Amino acid sequence: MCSRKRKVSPHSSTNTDLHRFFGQSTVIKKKLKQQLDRSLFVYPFLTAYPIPTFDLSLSINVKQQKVINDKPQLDLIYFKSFIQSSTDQELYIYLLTSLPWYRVEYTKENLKISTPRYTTVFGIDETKQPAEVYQRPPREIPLVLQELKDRVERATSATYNFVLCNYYSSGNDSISYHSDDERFLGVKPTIASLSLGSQRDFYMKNKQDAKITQNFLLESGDLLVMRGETQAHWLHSIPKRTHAQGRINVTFRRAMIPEGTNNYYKYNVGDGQIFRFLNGIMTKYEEEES
Ligand SMILES: O=C(O)CCC(=O)C(=O)O
Ligand SMILES: [Fe+2]
Repeated sequence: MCSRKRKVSPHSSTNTDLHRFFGQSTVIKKKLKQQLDRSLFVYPFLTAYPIPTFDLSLSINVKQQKVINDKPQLDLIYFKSFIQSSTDQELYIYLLTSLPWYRVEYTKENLKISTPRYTTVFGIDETKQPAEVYQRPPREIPLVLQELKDRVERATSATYNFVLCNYYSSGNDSISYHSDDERFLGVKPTIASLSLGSQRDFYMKNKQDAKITQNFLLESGDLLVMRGETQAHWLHSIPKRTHAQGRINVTFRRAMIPEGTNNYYKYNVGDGQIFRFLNGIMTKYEEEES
């Protein structure tokens, strides 16, 4: 653990830290300047992400889709290999090595909770308040994730304003049974969830009757869409496993009010340590001595 605590001043110091960490890309700086000037976002590091060497648009596959709605209040669409091989692997590596990751800790009912996976998040709720209204500054969605969001929107006939990412570094990383049914998502939210990297079990169970289940083995490139009554009546989880390699999950959601922005940055960025995946290992970004 890092003995020095970074100062909690996300509107200024986090930005400075990230900027120092990523460096500035002069190549795409000019190209994006106009876009940034118009941006609502305080977080300015859209320019810091590398230009991808792959073309997502060439590898989107919506042919293998299946609606699953044969159980009480379950309403899913499962797109097998939504991103085809080998672009799924390139996207996995790109996200793993380009995004800032966090291992969030928070207190709930006087208990210290350590989130058992790496997380990061981008986006802003529908109301698009000025950055200072929020508890933490919203971050503009990196271009690759914007392109992906656009493709997922077309495939699922829904729109999203948030991209949440989870990185499960091993079988010990997990997400326990929960539903994404927060009030700020509105009624019957559509949540689209893309899997990249190693396969993992995805378990679902009905809230009223836990014997009613729906399980998947999610593989790289698969897109699972949960919609309609699903969040209200079902729980989902990624259980721990003895053996599993790295997996990234990217979820697309639509938050209606500022509470959603505050919630997502609190639980997916927090105030903590920045990690980056460098030379094959998750590396802590240590603050420089001042
Ligand atoms: O990793 C996954 O497939 C699920 C992630 C999830 O349920 C969540 O972030 O709310
Ligand atoms: Fe979830």
